Amino acid sequence: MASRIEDYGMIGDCETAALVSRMGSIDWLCFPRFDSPACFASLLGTDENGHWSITPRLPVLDVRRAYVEDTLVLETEFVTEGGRAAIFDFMPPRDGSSNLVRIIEGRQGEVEFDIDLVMRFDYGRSVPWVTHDASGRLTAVAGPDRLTLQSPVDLKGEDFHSKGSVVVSEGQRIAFTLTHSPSHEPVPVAQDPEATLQQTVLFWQEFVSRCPSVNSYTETVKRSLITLKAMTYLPTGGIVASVTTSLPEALGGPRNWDYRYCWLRDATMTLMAFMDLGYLDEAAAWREWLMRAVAGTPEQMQIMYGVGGERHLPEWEVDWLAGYEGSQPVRVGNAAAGQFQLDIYGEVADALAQARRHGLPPHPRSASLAGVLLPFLEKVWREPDEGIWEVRSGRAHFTHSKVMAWVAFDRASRLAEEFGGEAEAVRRWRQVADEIHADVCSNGYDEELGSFVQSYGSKVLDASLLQIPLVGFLPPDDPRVVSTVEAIERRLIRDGLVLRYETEVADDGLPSGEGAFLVCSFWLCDALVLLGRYADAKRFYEKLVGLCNDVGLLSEEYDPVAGRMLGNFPQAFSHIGLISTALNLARIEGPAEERSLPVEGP
Ligand SMILES: OC[C@H]1O[C@H](O[C@H]2O[C@H](CO)[C@@H](O)[C@H](O)[C@H]2O)[C@H](O)[C@@H](O)[C@@H]1O
Repeated sequence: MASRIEDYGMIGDCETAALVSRMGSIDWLCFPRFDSPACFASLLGTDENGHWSITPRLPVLDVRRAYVEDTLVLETEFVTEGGRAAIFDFMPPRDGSSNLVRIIEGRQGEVEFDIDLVMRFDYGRSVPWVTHDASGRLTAVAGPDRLTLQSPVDLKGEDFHSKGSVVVSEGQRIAFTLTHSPSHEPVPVAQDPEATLQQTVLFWQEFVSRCPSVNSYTETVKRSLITLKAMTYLPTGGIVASVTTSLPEALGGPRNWDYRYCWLRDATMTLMAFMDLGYLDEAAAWREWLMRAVAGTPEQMQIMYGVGGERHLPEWEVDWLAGYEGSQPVRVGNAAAGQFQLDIYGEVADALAQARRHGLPPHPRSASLAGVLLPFLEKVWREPDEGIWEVRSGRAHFTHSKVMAWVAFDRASRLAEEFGGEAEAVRRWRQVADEIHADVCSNGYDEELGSFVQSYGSKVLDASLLQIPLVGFLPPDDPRVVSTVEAIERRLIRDGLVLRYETEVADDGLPSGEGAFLVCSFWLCDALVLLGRYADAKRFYEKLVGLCNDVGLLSEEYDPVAGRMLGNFPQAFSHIGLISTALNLARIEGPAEERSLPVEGP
């Protein structure tokens, strides 16, 4: 049975990731890529859908978890009546093969562990053929996939499970390596698990060593940085929004989506966080990914792609999985890939402009990309779209979308000005930006409410409007900004956290009700910083940090009444918020200040 979302820790190798429960069960793993079919899917079903547990036989008196310092190596220590032992779970950076390693370490007395390995390919459905050989190697094959387990413990087949037990004494270490390989290829040569542990620790520690100090927030920022890095697909530079699919935004409901893809919006925000911390290699790799992914005509540019740049991401329902705590359907693929969302042009323009300011040399294709995208956007910005929240109720004139279209032209004009572009480009793009600015100010602001609104003519508030001062559309002391922030504080804060909008009032095509979308609370903190309300922002930020689980991870949403995490986990958006608000509060190259470059006004 799946644990609470906050009871999971993530391990990964920058190509895929697994979730490990507090009780030592790996309940989610897709091999070989983030978006491959899961071979452990009990997170979204039952134990029979695949998992691998190594759990003390006696009642567990205490569990303590932490990542080995500055790494993604998860250490879970169990205390039982007879002793104390820990499990190190990790996925070594790939060196030709894809491995998951688990090392049990006896620390005091003796602890007996029960092992239950249930391999089910194809999202928990395909039962493989399992064979054991004399060397203690177990091999499972179904269709294109093969898993090979190097195990010092003899596992016996029982009802399509591989089971065994082992007693670990103080000072003893027992290692298991699970390797994925295509079933038609030779079985990869086994690696030394202790050596891969050292390599994995070094890989992460070297990565984190470049992180600057962010005052008292440094540890939180480092953990978020590692989490975001784990969501980057190393071979291509693509970045996934999360490593899971279909963890529900409301328990028992249908708001369950597949986030194992690369959204231009989520990825550019991740990129900003990387760049703000000085991680320019990741930014350069993503820019390469972007240029390959969007190559072609501007009409065909998508809002999201597969990690390799794939465009076809058909959404389908996995009807054999019961869903997390019965939340159905479980979806694979994402129909939002076919939506029109105006804001992505602004997100991409902003990220590319920031990349230049951070010292990245111009990309040989940047100018030609801008040369086709901006004229396209000039033609379409007046069209309705599905917006940042990817509504499934049809298109509208979302205020946030228009603001981000303004960002695209504003940044294009500034970039041309700063880096010696053509005077005609500076003038033309500024003119379109001014036109959009005027349109938003006359149609997106409701005098009666004293607030910008979700879409032209509506009375609905939306947390995305907090981006208005953050991207520099209007200065923070503009009365319309101040009153919009105050209106959001009055109407969208529920039980201390910010909703993205009221699902009871705004029709998004789905049944109403969801948790608080966490990145929105970080945006409010950022807006409060800009408004000069530092104490409020700091208090709020500390509350948000307090929502992280014991190993520093946040999901997409939170139910403050039930005190539970909701939505896909861990989610890039939430960790971007943890980083950028910390930077704002710490006043180290604050991205909120930096993104809101001075503007001429409406
Ligand atoms: O609310 C309906 C939509 O929900 C998902 O979108 C959300 O996640 C995206 C990835 O983090 C994010 O970019 C977007 O802003 C969020 O609203 C889902 O992916 C959509 O298919 C769905 O329509």
